[in-house]
Amino acid sequence: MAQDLVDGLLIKARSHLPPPSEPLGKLSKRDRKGVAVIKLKNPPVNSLSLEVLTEFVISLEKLENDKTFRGVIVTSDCPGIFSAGLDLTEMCGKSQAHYAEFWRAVQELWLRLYLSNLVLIAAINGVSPAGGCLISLTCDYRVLADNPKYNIGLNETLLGVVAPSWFKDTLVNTVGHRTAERALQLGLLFPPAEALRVGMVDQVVPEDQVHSTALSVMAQWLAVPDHARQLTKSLMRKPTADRLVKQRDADIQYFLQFVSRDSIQKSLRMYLDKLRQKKG
Ligand SMILES: CC/C=C\CC/C=C/CC(=O)SCCNC(=O)CCNC(=O)[C@H](O)C(C)(C)COP(=O)(O)OP(=O)(O)OC[C@H]1O[C@@H](n2cnc3c(N)ncnc32)[C@H](O)[C@@H]1OP(=O)(O)O
Repeated sequence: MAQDLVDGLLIKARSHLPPPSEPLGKLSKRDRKGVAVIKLKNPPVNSLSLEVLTEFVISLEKLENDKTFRGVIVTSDCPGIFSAGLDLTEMCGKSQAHYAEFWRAVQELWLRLYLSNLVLIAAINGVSPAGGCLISLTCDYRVLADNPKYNIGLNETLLGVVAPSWFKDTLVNTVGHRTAERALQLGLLFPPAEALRVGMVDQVVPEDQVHSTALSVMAQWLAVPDHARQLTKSLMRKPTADRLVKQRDADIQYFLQFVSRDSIQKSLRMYLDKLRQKKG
């Protein structure tokens, strides 16, 4: 991979794309050095299918192992949508083995992102419910485009499902217990100003400035020596991650039991039908 350019890794369903270079922002080449861009691209809504989750993990692993990279900007290639969250079709009418494989992939991505040695900045250029929000919450800093349609939050309860404890922990670690409790129980999706007020995002900027702001923020984070920053990040995050690591299999079993219930399957199907009927 080129060392001194902003590199784009398009994560796309059904293809393993080479990383195209992409001119981003107006920062100098020096500021961009060692920064990769992961653009989610799974139209129409960037749902996190098993394939997307797997490719995301592989891309991150490659970047972690390539010592020329120190930071990653996570963003979307789908206009107006950062990510619609976990692909609901992966959780409906499938086999137990499929649910287990899918949930392990969700866990793996979360662990990779949450404990990444790289600086991760989310450039949130669209709506970001549930799993989409979770991805951004694992980043070190979140920049959200100022568009009233770009809601962000963990809305699982509105689907009739429960955000797992590690989703909850990630939110609590970001916004605090009381805000998280209210947001989780009510399944709140926050518009940009509210998201900023409660600390769900760190900055709200005009839409055309999301990438340049993410690059500026990245430069600030990369000014800190990697070793000290990485150890500090680990100090802050490892206890949370360890809670999942210690009970990964039990967490998968719980997911299997939960998602296989007739009532949950019914809720998910009704929710998907509602989305599909919305069109007309
Ligand atoms: C023990 C633990 C147990 C369970 C934990 C489960 C955890 C789940 C976490 C999740 O992430 S669940 C997913 C939650 N996501 C959502 O609630 C978002 C749903 N989607 C939307 O609200 C909207 O689609 C949108 C605002 C993202 C975009 O709106 P718009 O641009 O108007 O697109 P459409 O709604 O027309 O959707 C186009 C197309 O995409 C399908 N779709 C949307 N979201 C998903 C999804 N998450 N998974 C799969 N498919 C999705 C939608 O049905 C449409 O399909 P068509 O066939 O009609 O084209």
